[in-house]
Amino acid sequence: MPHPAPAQHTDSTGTVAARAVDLTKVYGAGETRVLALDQVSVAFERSRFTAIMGPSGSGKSTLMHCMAGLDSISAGSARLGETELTGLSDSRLTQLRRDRVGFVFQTFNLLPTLNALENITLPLGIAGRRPDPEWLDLVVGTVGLAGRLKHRPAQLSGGQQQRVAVARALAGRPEIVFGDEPTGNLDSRAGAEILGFLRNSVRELGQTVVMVTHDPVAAGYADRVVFLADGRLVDEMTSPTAERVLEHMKRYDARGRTS
Ligand SMILES: Nc1ncnc2c1ncn2[C@@H]1O[C@H](COP(=O)(O)OP(=O)(O)OP(=O)(O)O)[C@@H](O)[C@H]1O
Repeated sequence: MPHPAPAQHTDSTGTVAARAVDLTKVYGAGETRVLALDQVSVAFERSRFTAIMGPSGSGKSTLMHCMAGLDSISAGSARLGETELTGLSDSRLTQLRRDRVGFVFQTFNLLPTLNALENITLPLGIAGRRPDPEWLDLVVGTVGLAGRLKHRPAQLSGGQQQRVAVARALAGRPEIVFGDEPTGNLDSRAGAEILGFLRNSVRELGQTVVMVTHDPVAAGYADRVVFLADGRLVDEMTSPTAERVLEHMKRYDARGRTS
């Protein structure tokens, strides 16, 4: 049974979890100026799994960081639900990330002295929130950690540690989960498991996931892939497969070299 997504903070259409309009990000100035994002407009729909792909330096992480309130915006708009991120103070951004966004990074970032369950619920505790036991059970079941909640990180494999990180990201039932190469440190089997859990969190729990990846196999788990090149959104694909994504990358690469 799909679990309804959180209803608060909806976009005016109700179906968009986050939206960029003409989002521009410039790093540095003068000779060191880099236009990392050049008027990117994109919407990330609720209860969908979107992958962001593109060559190295194309702006994938910058887009994620701007949409997640981890980095400032130079021009244009980035919205999480109905909240415009431009102009929010650092403390409001911190609060927004803590209360409304989940993160999964390449490194697991678990506290070694805490067991799996304590790691999963730590951010909620910091935010002064109590975990919803029913939701927590669903999340722990979804990532297959039920038998390992008392284990410390050192007693878990890399894949299991990343499952803890995924459960931690989902524990507060965030409006959106951002993943930055979440399988980058895992072998292909553990990576496939994590991607399966992320997909299940969307299909079965109604969560919204946006993931930056280089890997066409990882992108094949998504419902939709958006492609960046040179800081611009250049293409997108729905219902991707690893083969189609790879084919697209080769075609784009060939065009890039010949133009
Ligand atoms: N803090 C920063 N200061 C200056 N330039 C930056 C900074 N962060 C990113 N850039 C530049 O912005 C551009 C986009 O970088 P970004 O990391 O978003 O690309 P990416 O597609 O995520 O790359 P990769 O796949 O290699 O991680 C690059 O030219 C990069 O060098």
